[in-house]
Amino acid sequence: MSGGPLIELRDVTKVFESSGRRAVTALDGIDLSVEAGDVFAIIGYSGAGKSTLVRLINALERVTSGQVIVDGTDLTRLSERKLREVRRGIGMIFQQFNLLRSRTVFGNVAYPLKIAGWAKPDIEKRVAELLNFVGIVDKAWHYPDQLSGGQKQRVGIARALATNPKILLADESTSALDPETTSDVLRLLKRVNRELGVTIVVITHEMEVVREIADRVAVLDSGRIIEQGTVLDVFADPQHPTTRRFVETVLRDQPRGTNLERLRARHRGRLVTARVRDDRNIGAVLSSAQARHAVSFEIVYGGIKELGGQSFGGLTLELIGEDANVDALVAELRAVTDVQEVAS
Ligand SMILES: Nc1ncnc2c1ncn2[C@@H]1O[C@H](COP(=O)(O)OP(=O)(O)OP(=O)(O)O)[C@@H](O)[C@H]1O
Repeated sequence: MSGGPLIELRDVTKVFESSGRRAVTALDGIDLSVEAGDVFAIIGYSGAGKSTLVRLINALERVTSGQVIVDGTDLTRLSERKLREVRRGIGMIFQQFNLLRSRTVFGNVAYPLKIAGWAKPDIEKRVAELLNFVGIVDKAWHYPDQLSGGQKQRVGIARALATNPKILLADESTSALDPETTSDVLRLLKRVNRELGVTIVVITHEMEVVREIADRVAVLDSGRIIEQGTVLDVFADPQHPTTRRFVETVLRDQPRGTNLERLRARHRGRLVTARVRDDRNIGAVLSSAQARHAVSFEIVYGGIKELGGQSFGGLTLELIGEDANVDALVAELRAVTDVQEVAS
């Protein structure tokens, strides 16, 4: 095994061709590295290519060009038989849980161990351990239909971990759950990562999921990665408009629609939104605004969230003063952070 990333995609393209129809380029020149121990999120809108990307990582689909390297092995060169082995090293959980309805919780978690040929006493011990880890020991003899969504996903996680995979792929694994249950399941996944050392790839269309669980994130748009980096950096400085829209769904720091109309009606001064971040001291600039520029300000809108021990968000300010003075203050703010005019 090399010391490189655990999952690596190099210039991967996937084109779906079907006779009589136009070819669809689902993925186009994807470069991606997931380090061992990471929680890596891939976020994108419907149709961006997320499911296709997952299916390439667990070798359910083959690339059109490029390479997919998992744990040092180039999947694009392997026979179908060898691919089955690789798949065994990758656990997967799904939006609709995909449990076997005719089997109990115990039976569902035991299933992959039976397939792998484990002996009965070993299976019993392992299943008990897993149910304990995910916190549903008391439901061992229940059937999936008797469980809540969150409990079903716990069973899904236990089953996915049964054979000790290094990698867990979570495809929209919380999209069918309410926000509170989503947080519970994400906390469990975080424990899977931290306590069991499992590398997790999370596929989602929700930035809140990225914020709660991921270390790194790649933003997928029309089959391309438009932005990637640490979650902290992407939240602090989203570059691409699509990324900004995702970040905004969490921060809710920009006045829009009726909020904006109300602000406009009430505040006649110049409105700007300044990015807030611990290491960007807009407070110092603002506190001397009156003395140095003869500009007063009022905070009229804002949203700030905590992420990885840092604060992120935006504050919308009404700046009141002579135009030239306001310009000078805005220039000074721009020297320490990103400042956007609020569109009228
Ligand atoms: N087997 C297939 N044959 C033809 N086209 C496909 C196939 N699978 C996916 N596509 C197309 O590839 C593109 C990406 O689809 P994909 O399912 O990967 O997106 P997604 O981001 O997972 O979306 P969603 O969240 O809606 O599932 C879409 O245009 C889709 O229609």
